[in-house]
Amino acid sequence: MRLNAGMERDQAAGKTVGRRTLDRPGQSARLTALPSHVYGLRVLGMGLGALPVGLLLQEMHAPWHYWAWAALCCLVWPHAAYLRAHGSATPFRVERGNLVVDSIIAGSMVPIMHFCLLPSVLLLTVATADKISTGIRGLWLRAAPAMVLGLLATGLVTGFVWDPETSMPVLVASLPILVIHTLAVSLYGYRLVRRVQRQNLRLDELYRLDGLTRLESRAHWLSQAEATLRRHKSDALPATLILIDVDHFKDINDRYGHATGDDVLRAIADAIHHLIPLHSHAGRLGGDEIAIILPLALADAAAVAARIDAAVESLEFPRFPALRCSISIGLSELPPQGLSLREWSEAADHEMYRAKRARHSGRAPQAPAGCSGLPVAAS
Ligand SMILES: Nc1nc2c(ncn2[C@@H]2O[C@H](COP(=O)(O)OP(=O)(O)OP(=O)(O)O)[C@@H](O)[C@H]2O)c(=O)[nH]1
Repeated sequence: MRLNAGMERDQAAGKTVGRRTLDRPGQSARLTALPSHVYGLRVLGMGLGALPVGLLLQEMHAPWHYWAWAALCCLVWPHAAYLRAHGSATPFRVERGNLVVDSIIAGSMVPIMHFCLLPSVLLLTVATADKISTGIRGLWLRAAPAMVLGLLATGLVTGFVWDPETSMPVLVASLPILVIHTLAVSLYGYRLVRRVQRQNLRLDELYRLDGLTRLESRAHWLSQAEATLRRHKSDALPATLILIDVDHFKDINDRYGHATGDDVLRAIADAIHHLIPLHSHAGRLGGDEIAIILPLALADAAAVAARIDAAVESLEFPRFPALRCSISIGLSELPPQGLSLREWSEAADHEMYRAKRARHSGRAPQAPAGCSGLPVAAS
């Protein structure tokens, strides 16, 4: 019974495959893209940070080596950091190191500015926000000691001069980094969130739909079938399971090629899409086997199945005018007392194989075979 075989194993395997397909491309993209993403923000943040720092150094009549350190950090380092990471065989790891250096630099600026309150707080905040915006887990926490280290080391060299008062010109010069950098980081975060949302939609589609036929995927169909069984317990509304298997599908593949076999599956799925009522669930269980749950009693479901049967028999394939296909169909109506999914599918499966045997022996059934009530043992 193919429907039940390895249901749990499939779910477990799905998780494993999911983890693999999610992590590898995501990781490699992150590895190579991080330096480019950070470069723009670093040039912007440090470039704008140079405004209040430069103004303050001028107000302080700072010695040349203060200026040299500030120029090196604000104007040279962003480009050096990018080249360092970009030219590396491990750009992600090197860029992570660069981000920690950013924190050391931000910390070192504080004693150089004599602890001038507004630009000091601003630089430390911006440096921390940059770490958070990369999305690298725990980076901002790991960078915090580096920031303190930069502050202490420069403080020891410069003598921890304490002058926290902020002049109006320095306050005004601090505004661009406050406004522009904050907006740039937010925009970066926004784009990231939008991309994740798009990827989530794609992942959801990959989970829900079968790539070839656009019917429901096996995993999604199984969860819908379980939900139908749970609902049936409370509302007792009719539900009938249809199992479909393409006849001699292997021969079609062998004679007309695998691509034509795919065309046949797609054409059958299209016919099913057009003929099933709203709130039905049609899924491809694998290979040439399709399962449909109809919100109908057996007689109405049999009428739908007969229409699907007729539509499939009338399918034409322009490249191969002689190609005709047929399907074997088994139906099982859910009895009022309910069934497990295994029992329900075994009942439909039994009917489907009965129909297939009839077709193979040349005794095509008059109508799609179906049963109502308790399951029968698969023969
Ligand atoms: N073209 C194509 N073939 C597939 C796909 N998945 C499975 N198959 C083939 O489908 C065939 C299924 O054959 P079976 O259902 O075992 O046998 P059959 O020839 O249909 O015979 P009956 O079911 O007894 O009528 C196999 O040859 C598989 O290789 C697919 O996605 N595309």
